[in-house]
Amino acid sequence: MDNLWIWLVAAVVVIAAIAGIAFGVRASRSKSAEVEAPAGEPQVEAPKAAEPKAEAAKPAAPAVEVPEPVEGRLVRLRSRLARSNNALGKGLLALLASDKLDDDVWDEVEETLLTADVGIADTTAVVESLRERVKVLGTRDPEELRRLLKAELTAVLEPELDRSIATVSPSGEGPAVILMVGVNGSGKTTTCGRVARVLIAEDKTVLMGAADTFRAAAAEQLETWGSRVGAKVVRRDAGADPASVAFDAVKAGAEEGADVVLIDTAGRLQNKAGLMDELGKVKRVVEKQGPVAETLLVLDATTGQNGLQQAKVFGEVCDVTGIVLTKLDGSAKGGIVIAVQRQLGVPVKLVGLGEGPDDLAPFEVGAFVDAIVDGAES
Ligand SMILES: Nc1nc2c(ncn2[C@@H]2O[C@H](COP(=O)(O)OP(=O)(O)OP(=O)(O)O)[C@@H](O)[C@H]2O)c(=O)[nH]1
Repeated sequence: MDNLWIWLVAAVVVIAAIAGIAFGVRASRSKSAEVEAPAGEPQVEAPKAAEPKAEAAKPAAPAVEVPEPVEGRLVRLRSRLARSNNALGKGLLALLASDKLDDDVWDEVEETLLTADVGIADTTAVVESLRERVKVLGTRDPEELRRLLKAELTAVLEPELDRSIATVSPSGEGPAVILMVGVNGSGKTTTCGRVARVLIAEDKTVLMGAADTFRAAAAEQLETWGSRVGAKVVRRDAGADPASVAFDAVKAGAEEGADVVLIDTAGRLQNKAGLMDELGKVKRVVEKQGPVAETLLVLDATTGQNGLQQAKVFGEVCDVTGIVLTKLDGSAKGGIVIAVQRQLGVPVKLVGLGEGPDDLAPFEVGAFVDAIVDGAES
C-alpha cells in the first residue's frame, strides 16, 4: 500500500514537470514575438516555412507621386516672391507717398527700378508714364498710387503674351519636343524634372532624354525625377554624343505615343563656340524627326546682367521660344523678368521659387505684380 502511494505521488510530480516545461516554452515563444514587433505597429504573422523565399525578398515598387495641381501655384508661392523682392515694392510705394513728388523723388523711383534690374528702356517708360498719370489725375491718395504703379508694371510685362507650354508638335504628328538649354548650374535638369511634373499634373504623358552626357550625375538626377512620377528616361553612358541621345529619346517618345519629350542638354558657357555649335547640332538632329515645339532657356535670376547677356547669345544660336527664370526666391532683382523678356522678345513662361519638386510655377503677370507691390505690406 505504502509503495502504491509512493508511485502515485511520483507520477503526479512527473506529469506536473512535463506540463510546466511545455507551458514555459510556449510563453517564451510568444514573448519573443512581442519583442520583435515594432512598438505601435500591428503584429504581423511570421511567414510560414513553406512560403517561397523570393516572394519575401521582392523590393516594394516605388510609389508614384501625384504632382500638385498647376493652377494657382504662383499665388501659393507669392510669399517667397514678396519676401525676396520686398525692397522693390516697399521702396516704390514709400517714394510715391513722399510729401513732395519733385524731380529728386522721380530720380529715386528710377534708381529703385534700375537696381531691381528692370533695364533702362522700361524704367524710363514706367517712370514717364507714371509721372504723367499722377500729374494728370492730381492724385496723392496711396491706394490710387498703388493702383497706378501696378498698372504701369503690368503694362511693361506684356500680359497679352502667350505663356503656355507647347504640348502639341508643330507638325501635328508625334510628340511635342521641348529642348531645355542654358549655362551650367542654371537649373536645367531640375527644370526638366519639374516641367515633367507640371505636364503630368495636366494629364500629359512625358518621356525625358538625358542629353547632358557631360555631367555624369545629370542622367541619374533626371532618372530620379522620372521615377517619382512614372516618366521614362532615355539615357546613354557618360560622354555619349548628346545629339544621338536626343534623337533616340524623340524616337522612343514617338514609338511609345508620349505627348511630350523633354530633352535636358549640357550646361554651356555662352562664349564657348564649340559647345554652342554642339547645341545647334542637337537641335538639327532632333529636327530630322520633326520640328522642335519649344526651346526653353533656363536662366538663373540671381545672375543679373550676365543672365541678359546669356539670353542674347542663346537666342542667336537656338531660336528660344520661352524663358524659365529659376531661383527668383533668392533674388531681390525681380525686375529681370521685364528686362529678359524685352531682351529676347519672348515671354517668361515659368518661374522657379524654391527647391521643392512643385516650386516651379507658370508665370502670371497679375500675381507677380501683386506679390511685388502688395507684398511690401507683409
Ligand atoms: N532656390 C532655388 N534653387 C533652385 C531653383 N531651381 C534650381 N535650383 C537649384 O539649382 C541647382 C542647380 O540645378 P541643376 O538642375 O543641377 O542645374 P543644371 O543647369 O542642370 O546644371 P549643369 O548640368 O551643371 O549645367 C540645384 O541645387 C537646384 O536645386 C529655384 O527655383 N530655386
